[in-house]
Amino acid sequence: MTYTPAKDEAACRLPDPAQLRAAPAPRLRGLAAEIRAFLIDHVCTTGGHLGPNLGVVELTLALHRVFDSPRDTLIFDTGHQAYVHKLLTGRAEQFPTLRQAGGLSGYPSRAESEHDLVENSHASTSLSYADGLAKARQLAGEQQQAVVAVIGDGALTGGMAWEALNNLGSAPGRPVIVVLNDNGRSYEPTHGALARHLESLKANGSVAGCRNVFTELGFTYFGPVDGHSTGEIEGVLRRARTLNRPVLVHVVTVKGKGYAPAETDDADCLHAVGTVDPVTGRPAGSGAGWTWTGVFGRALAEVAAERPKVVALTAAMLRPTGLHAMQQRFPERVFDVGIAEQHAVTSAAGLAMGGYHPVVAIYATFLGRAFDQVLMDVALHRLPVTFVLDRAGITGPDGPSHHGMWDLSLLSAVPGMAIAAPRDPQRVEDLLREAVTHDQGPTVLRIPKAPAGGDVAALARMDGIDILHRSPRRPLDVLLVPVGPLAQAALDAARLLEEEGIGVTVADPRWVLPVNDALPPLAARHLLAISIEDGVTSGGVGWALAQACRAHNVSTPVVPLGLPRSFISHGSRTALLAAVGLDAAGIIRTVHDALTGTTLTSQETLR
Ligand SMILES: Cc1ncc(C[n+]2csc(CCOP(=O)(O)OP(=O)(O)O)c2C)c(N)n1
Ligand SMILES: CC(=O)[C@@H](O)[C@H](O)COP(=O)(O)O
Ligand SMILES: [Mg+2]
Repeated sequence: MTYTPAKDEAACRLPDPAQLRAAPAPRLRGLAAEIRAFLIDHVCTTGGHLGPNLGVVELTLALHRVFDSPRDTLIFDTGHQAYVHKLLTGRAEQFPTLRQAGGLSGYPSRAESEHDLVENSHASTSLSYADGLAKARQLAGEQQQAVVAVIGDGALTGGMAWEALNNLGSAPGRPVIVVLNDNGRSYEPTHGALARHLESLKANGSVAGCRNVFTELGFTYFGPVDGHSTGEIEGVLRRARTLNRPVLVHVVTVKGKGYAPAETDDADCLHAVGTVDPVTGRPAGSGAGWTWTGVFGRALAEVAAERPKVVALTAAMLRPTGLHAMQQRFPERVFDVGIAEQHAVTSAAGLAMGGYHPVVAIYATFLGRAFDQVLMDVALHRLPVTFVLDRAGITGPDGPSHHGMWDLSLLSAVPGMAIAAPRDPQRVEDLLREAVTHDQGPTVLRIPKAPAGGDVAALARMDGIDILHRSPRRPLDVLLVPVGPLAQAALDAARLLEEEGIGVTVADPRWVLPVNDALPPLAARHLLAISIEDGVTSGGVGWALAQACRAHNVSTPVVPLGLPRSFISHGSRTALLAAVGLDAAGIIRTVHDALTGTTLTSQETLR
């Protein structure tokens, strides 16, 4: 189907769940077409998860016709494919605000609707929620209220999903309906033995009594079901509901269904788009230049060409984490393990034990689920594994469970872990090279979701610390210690503060944790030190710097400027950073506030 603009909004006056359940079957095909046109219209403008949602139109219609949400519970794994669910639960008018500050979340949101349950956008959790809810229903004697979890074939490659299947299948008296939305892809086509098994099930068609991995675990299996026939899905779901036991319904869909630019997109079926031309599906604006991801991917491919022992791992996010360039040149040295971050980390530990230097490319937020593996499988053995954490810091439109804001705090506690934060493209390459030559333990590089910007040259290097700015003929009033890309905001603030007569030194430690021993003595020469980090302050770089100053008997006050210990909603990265003072204006405010508490006595000028 080629794109044709949606009919007027009135045509999309969508039924509420009760009206939908009462709608005659012939109305459904037209309704699906209206919903598809609505999705293309809106998501091409606002950005969002276009491909996944186009693939679940009929499935979601069937779910809301068979089950009585919210009395029956519908759980969407990862939640990126819940737009149709939102349209069918009264939120169509809010779609122009999708993923914008104060607007509709791109994921289920309990504040938005009683029909939404799980807000976490981390994959592979839905079946565990379903297990818990089913137990709660059983204890409360409410098993007539259905528990339904929709999980993608990609999310099903996550270990948690199998931990849950193991539990769900062991309780025949505890009904749960698992709907496997199998479109054969995460971003890329799904890899591995499970994908092969699902392909065989699809190839063999629906065979009564067929045995498969799900039946062996205690589930009644229905499938493969045509995921674009609302009637067929409805019929199977109604049968599944009557069984009152664990059931898995294997629904086969097409990611991006009904929109040729998505269906034919080899990279990821327009999994997540910015603003795009609805006719072509291509980005509307001109290329925004290099991203940090692109800079890393280019540097890694070069390093891999020079160092044959460097290998790379991804958890089903090859292109989003920048590994595509290396994979094109050295396919045998890049491993996509599926949405399996814990496995990725410990497999990397195995590769390191085997004499290689793995680079694990992963979003900062997703490393959280593999913290034990980082700590006990890598660091305990002091293995040379490099973690490149993309989307570190505030990411923006994906909201609370996507901001990469806890990595510095979590990893600061890992013995032997060295953490670098490149401030610009050149430092990405420099620090990556330093990291892959470090063989005394694990290393981390963290980079944000943002345009990469230009290089920021150092005036001097002092014991590994890059001095980016100093104020000649000014007292040494304030030392600014930015982490990574916030160096630019620190420099902008320094220049404005200097005009006020305040002497500012900007020092980029490059390796931010553990704290460089040269930093406390540098702080000692200033009235005030302020760390500036795109991560929670608790347990972050600022705290570590303050602790290091105390350990060096340095009395200079340290003010940690960073993110609050809270879940930060969706919005633009720039606006969210400014809202917490992580921009030049916020840094200046922090300096003013701190200095009003400190009398400027130092007359020393940096020579
Ligand atoms: C723990 C975790 N790792 C990675 C991601 C990034 N991610 C979001 S959606 C997605 C692919 C999901 O594939 P699938 O479950 O098949 O859903 P589909 O998009 O195909 O509908 C990935 C890898 C995530 N959300 N959570
Ligand atoms: C749902 C999910 O986890 C991903 O699709 C994520 O939304 C992608 O984020 P980026 O757009 O930053 O790659
Ligand atoms: Mg999929």
